[in-house]
Amino acid sequence: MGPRRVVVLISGSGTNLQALIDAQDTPALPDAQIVLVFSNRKAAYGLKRAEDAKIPTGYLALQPYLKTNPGKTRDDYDAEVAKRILAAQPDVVVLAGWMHVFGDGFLSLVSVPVINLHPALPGAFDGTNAIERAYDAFQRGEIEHSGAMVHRVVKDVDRGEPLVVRNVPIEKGESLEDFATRLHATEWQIIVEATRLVLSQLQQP
Ligand SMILES: Nc1nc2c(c(=O)[nH]1)N[C@@H](CN(C=O)c1ccc(C(=O)N[C@@H](CCC(=O)O)C(=O)O)cc1)CN2
Ligand SMILES: NCC(=O)N[C@@H]1O[C@H](COP(=O)([O-])[O-])[C@@H](O)[C@H]1O
Repeated sequence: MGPRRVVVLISGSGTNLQALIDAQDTPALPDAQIVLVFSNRKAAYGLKRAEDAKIPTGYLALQPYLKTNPGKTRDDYDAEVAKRILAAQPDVVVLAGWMHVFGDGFLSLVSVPVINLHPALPGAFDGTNAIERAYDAFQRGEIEHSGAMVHRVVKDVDRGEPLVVRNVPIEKGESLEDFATRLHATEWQIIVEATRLVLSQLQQP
């Protein structure tokens, strides 16, 4: 049957992708192989990480796609991304800093689990810039800690079933950078844990 096939979607530096690359075929992520890294940003350093690890890569950005395909829509873009992902025959799709919101079309096309890493707790700070927003909320005395989670992807952004949730403290007087550093280290752990969990839940062949 071979190792389980993992497709990872990125938009940026790819430090969470690197955590998955490093965990491949180790007790942290046994019997799993990243078969495609796909980005919507050509300059995403995560693409270099994939190339260095001899992992096939793909790229397609929304605006260039719309420009070169007059009349096509955001849903058409989502369908094209789905097509390229499905060509890699994934068992799981991991959004690791993928900064594009998918419509229903994508989720109906991709019949395997799609999971997303989000740097906040369920129901708090959905969307972008969650780390900064949580830090600011702490400074205003509105929260006592934040956290990170990996959740199943549904149409409503960051509202899918949480799979792994980890609290991350914010220390009084610490800088945003120090908090973010601690939060990212937590992300690198939970993205591997959640990928392993979802793969373990798949039907045995
Ligand atoms: N249907 C879903 N798509 C995505 C989800 C999800 O839960 N459901 N998670 C996001 C990841 N994410 C937060 O975890 C997130 C990423 C991006 C955005 C967003 O507003 N993107 C804008 C573009 C922003 C940019 O390019 O910088 C957009 O898509 O128009 C919100 C949440 C991934 N997709
Ligand atoms: N809403 C989605 C979101 O904010 N995702 C965040 O993007 C970063 C990607 O870092 P990386 O490219 O170094 O893995 C991570 O902090 C991830 O939680």
